[in-house]
Amino acid sequence: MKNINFSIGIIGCGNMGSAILRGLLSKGVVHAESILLNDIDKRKLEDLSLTSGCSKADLDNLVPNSDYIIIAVKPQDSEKLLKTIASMTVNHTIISVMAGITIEKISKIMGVHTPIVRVMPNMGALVKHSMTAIAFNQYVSNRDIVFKIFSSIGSVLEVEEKDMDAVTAVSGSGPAYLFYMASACFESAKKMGLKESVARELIVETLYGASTILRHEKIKSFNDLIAGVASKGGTTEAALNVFNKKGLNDIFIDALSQAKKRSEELNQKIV
Ligand SMILES: NC(=O)C1=CN([C@@H]2O[C@H](COP(=O)(O)OP(=O)(O)OC[C@H]3O[C@@H](n4cnc5c(N)ncnc54)[C@H](OP(=O)(O)O)[C@@H]3O)[C@@H](O)[C@H]2O)C=CC1
Ligand SMILES: O=C(O)[C@@H]1CCC=N1
Repeated sequence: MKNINFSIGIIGCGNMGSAILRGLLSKGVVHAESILLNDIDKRKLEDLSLTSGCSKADLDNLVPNSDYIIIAVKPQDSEKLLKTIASMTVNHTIISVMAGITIEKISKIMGVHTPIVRVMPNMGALVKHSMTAIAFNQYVSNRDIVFKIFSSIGSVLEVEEKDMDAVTAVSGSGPAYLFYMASACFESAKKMGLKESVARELIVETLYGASTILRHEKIKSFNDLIAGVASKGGTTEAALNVFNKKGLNDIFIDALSQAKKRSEELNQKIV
């Protein structure tokens, strides 16, 4: 990807902030010299700065020297931080990856005309396969740059901001649901006497194959894909009958709606 001349500050260099940083660098969206990093965990910051070649910066250095400021702290840590940087920003674009926190809440603190982008990536970012949903307010002038930034960690999709809590429940948290399923399959595989190494390889490669099919077969319904595996009177059907009898579908509906509700609650906790 062609390098474009702009600077980025990342505040919060944990799981997500560091995954975004790696994407930006590996795709050459910006050079390391154009990225400033900030985190209250000084050790984490030092390590990331050393391994990435990006400089650490205090907020009063990072903010004025960054065209785009990515906020990747936990939502619960955001209010004080936003208040601190509000007085230092002039025309900076604020990009929040925080679950729940609305553009309205951010602009209440930062100022109503602040360009704000609310983004929901996911942990696929670690392997450049994030699914990142993006919503803009009307003051963001260079949307292409925001798409470029997040294309460096995977796929991007513009959504309406009103859908962000549901998006968060589906794709933001989504990788964890699949890891949970992997873990449940792992436990049952061990119970059936399989060696851990064998069980893990079976599960990992099965998930990889299944998700590859999902990407290739975009027109097929999920039910048709299931039908392609479940032979009449066979083993898959026996397992699916248990899922249906125990209401696994309803469990998912309940779980994801709790995730969405939590996203809404996180927004209530600030200002
Ligand atoms: N993890 C994921 O899969 C996803 C996360 N997100 C969002 O990304 C954000 C970050 O999540 P994640 O990376 O998992 O969290 P992490 O806890 O891994 O990273 C957040 C980092 O920010 C630091 N921090 C806290 N307060 C401040 C502050 N005031 N100034 C600078 N740094 C600060 C934390 O330090 P300390 O640990 O010492 O508090 C920590 O190092 C969250 O808002 C989350 O909703 C969105 C999509 C997916
Ligand atoms: O669990 C969380 O709150 C964050 C947002 C989506 C994924 N991780």
